[in-house]
Order: sequence, then structure tokens, then C-alpha cells
Amino acid sequence: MRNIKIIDDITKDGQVTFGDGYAFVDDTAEADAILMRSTDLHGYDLPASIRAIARCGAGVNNIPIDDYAKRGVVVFNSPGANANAVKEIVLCMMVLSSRGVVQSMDWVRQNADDPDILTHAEHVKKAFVGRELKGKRVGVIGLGNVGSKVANACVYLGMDVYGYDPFISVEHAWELSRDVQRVGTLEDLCRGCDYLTLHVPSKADTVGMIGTDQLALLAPGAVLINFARETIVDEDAVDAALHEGRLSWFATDFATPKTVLMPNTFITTHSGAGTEEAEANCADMAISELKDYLENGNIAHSVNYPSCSMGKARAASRIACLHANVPNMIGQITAILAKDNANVQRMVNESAGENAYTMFDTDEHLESSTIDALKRISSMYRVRVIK
Ligand SMILES: NC(=O)c1ccc[n+]([C@@H]2O[C@H](COP(=O)([O-])OP(=O)(O)OC[C@H]3O[C@@H](n4cnc5c(N)ncnc54)[C@H](O)[C@@H]3O)[C@@H](O)[C@H]2O)c1
Ligand SMILES: O=C(O)[C@H](O)COP(=O)(O)O
Repeated sequence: MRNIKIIDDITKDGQVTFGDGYAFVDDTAEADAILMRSTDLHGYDLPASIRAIARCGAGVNNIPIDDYAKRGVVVFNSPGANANAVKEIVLCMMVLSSRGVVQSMDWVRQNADDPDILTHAEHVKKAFVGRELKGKRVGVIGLGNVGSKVANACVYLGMDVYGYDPFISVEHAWELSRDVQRVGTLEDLCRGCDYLTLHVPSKADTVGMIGTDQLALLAPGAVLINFARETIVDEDAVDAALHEGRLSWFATDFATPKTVLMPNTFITTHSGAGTEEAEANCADMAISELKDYLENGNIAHSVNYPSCSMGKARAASRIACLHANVPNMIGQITAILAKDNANVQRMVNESAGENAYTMFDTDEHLESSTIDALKRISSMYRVRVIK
């Protein structure tokens, strides 16, 4: 039996199914793996029993992934599984900030007891006249799973679309409409934009990337949309731009002590991924990642270890070694196996940044002394006997 600790509400109805051979536990110290969403794990006392964490969602700035890698804990996310949900709410924010929809609805509610409301609505409607998205310039920062979908949707809406992503993946470059014009600098992207929408992860080079200088380049009365992370924008600069009218609206998914006091804001409750479909997609992807890792040692969509697959564990034994990406690890591993006279059927070694993963199948079970010797290799973070 493998034990799973669930942190956060994974789905609205609470349904999470792993199938036979799995149990849910309350005590994390009894768990093999964690399934979670946005809880901040920095400072969390992670028990040694935990071998893997799957984050249902994209952003992993709430998880100390480098530290966990060095403790032999593989962290997964679910790339793209909630991207459509975010795309739709971003488009919604573009419309809301352009058409006076909310203000017009507010007026109707406030005048609900007016028997002549139909006539009076005709008189007042000019106050809610807005502008169309078609033909307007939109800048999209980050052209990954969400940003590429937003950019393409804006093309279909007839907007003049510009994108900035120095690290765009080949896969997302292929997905991007040829009508999305890619620019090489953040400044060129911001210049003259009527709408600016942010779709980058929160990390050292993106924290505060939208500040006074970038906002000054936007078209007068531009709209800023932040459904990425609160850290990406300099909130004081946004506040000043709103007060001075340089920004007409700020739509954000992050209710912070500062954003809630700003004028002309649409603020949601970190609800970008809040659809039944996105929750189900994220849970399905995260659960299958965890199961394949726990049962077979295979890694897909990890944010701190390389992808690696040897299919189902069918040989007598399968061992996975999580270690630093340094020279002579394979040499040391095979030397120890040779001492045990172990016959390796298949071996795979993959690396990603500072971390590496070596997995092998053997014809017979290894002696426990052999496993202990593997664990004693310097720079070895964890050795798993999967089978
Ligand atoms: N509000 C929500 O509910 C919600 C939902 C999903 C994602 N998000 C946030 O949005 C972010 C993006 O999500 P995604 O699924 O598109 O992730 P993703 O990893 O698919 O895409 C991120 C893109 O940002 C690019 N990028 C990285 N650093 C950059 C930089 N300095 N300048 C420009 N581009 C840069 C990457 O190359 C990548 O293409 C997530 O990390 C998360 O923080 C929020
Ligand atoms: O990074 C993400 O995927 C989003 O911010 C969604 O977070 P949530 O799963 O906590 O809603």
C-alpha cells in the first residue's frame, strides 16, 4: 500500500482517485508522496518518508524545489492542464476593462426599484460606452502554455498581437499563430500597448519586471492584466499609474493588501485555474505522474529532476538513484553492481541542471549491502528500491 497526503482542495467536490494500492493519510510522516496546490511549503517540515510531490497546477514558487531535489524528492507540476481556464478569464478581463460591463450591471442593481428603469437605462447607457478589442495592440509576456493560448486567442479577436519570451520552447513556438509578432526586448514589447498581459513564472528575473519604466511605455489609458503572480509587478508603480490615469484598469488574480486599495481594479481570488475542467485536468495529470514515479520510477513533468522513462518495472528488480549531476557517478554505481555480480538488463541516466537520475533493471534482487553501498556514494541523494 502506498500512502498519499493531500494538501489543499484539489477539486471542488473533493474527489481524488488513485485506485487500488493507494490510501490517503492525515499524518505526512506516514505518506510516500504529497498531492497539493498552492500551500507555501517554504519552512514546511518535510518528513523523510516523502519521495515525491505533485503540484496540481503550473507555478511552483510555493515549493523549495532545489532544496527538495537535494533531499531526493522529485517535484512534479501539471503543465498546460489549467491553461485554457486562465486564457478564458484573461479574455474576460480584457472585455470587462473595455466595456463598462460591471459598472452597467451595478447601475441596474442600484436602480432595481425604478418602475421606468427601461427608459432610464437608455439615457444612462452612454456612461458605459467602451472600446473594442479588435485592432488594439496587446503585449503578451511569456509565451508558454497560458501565454501562447492568450496570444492566439487575441489574434482571432483581430488584435495586433506582440509576444516576448526569450526562453520560448520549440513546442510553444510551433503552437503560436504566425500573426503573433515576436519582439526581442521587454521595452519593445511594452511600447504602445493598449493591453499588457503577464504569463511568466515568479522567479529571480521576473520579480518586479513590470515597474515604472515599463508602464511609462504603454499607450495612455492602457490595461494591465496580471494572472501570473503578484510578485511580477511593482505594486507601487501600478498604483501610481492608476491614480495618474496612465493605466485605465488593472486586472489581477491576487488580492494583496496593496491591490485591494487601488482604484480601477478587477481583483479575483486566485481563480485563474478555477474551473471544474482545469481542476480535473490538473488532478489527473498530477496523479498519473505520482503513480508512474512511485510504481515504476519514471519521471515526467518534474521541475527539479530530468524526464526519464523505462516503461513498466517488469524485471526482477528496479533501482532508482537520485544524485548530483557530477562526474563519475555512473562509474561508481556500476563498480558497486559489479562487486555484487549483478547483471544489469537496462540502465538510463539523465540529467537536468545540477541534478541527475540513474535507473536500472537487474536480473536478480540486489543484496541489501549493495543498496547500502550505493547510498554511501558521495553526492547520492537517495536510492529507491522500486521493485
Ligand atoms: N492565476 C492562475 O490561476 C494561474 C494559472 C496558471 C498559471 N499561473 C501562473 O502563470 C505562470 C505561467 O503559466 P504557464 O502554464 O504558461 O507556464 P509555462 O511554464 O508553460 O510558461 C511560462 C513561460 O514564461 C517564459 N518565461 C520565463 N522567464 C521569462 C522571462 N524572464 N521573460 C519572458 N518570458 C519568460 C517561459 O519561457 C515560458 O514560455 C505560472 O508560472 C503561474 O505562476 C497562474
Ligand atoms: O500556478 C497555477 O497553476 C495557478 O496559480 C493555480 O493555482 P491553484 O491550483 O492554487 O489555483
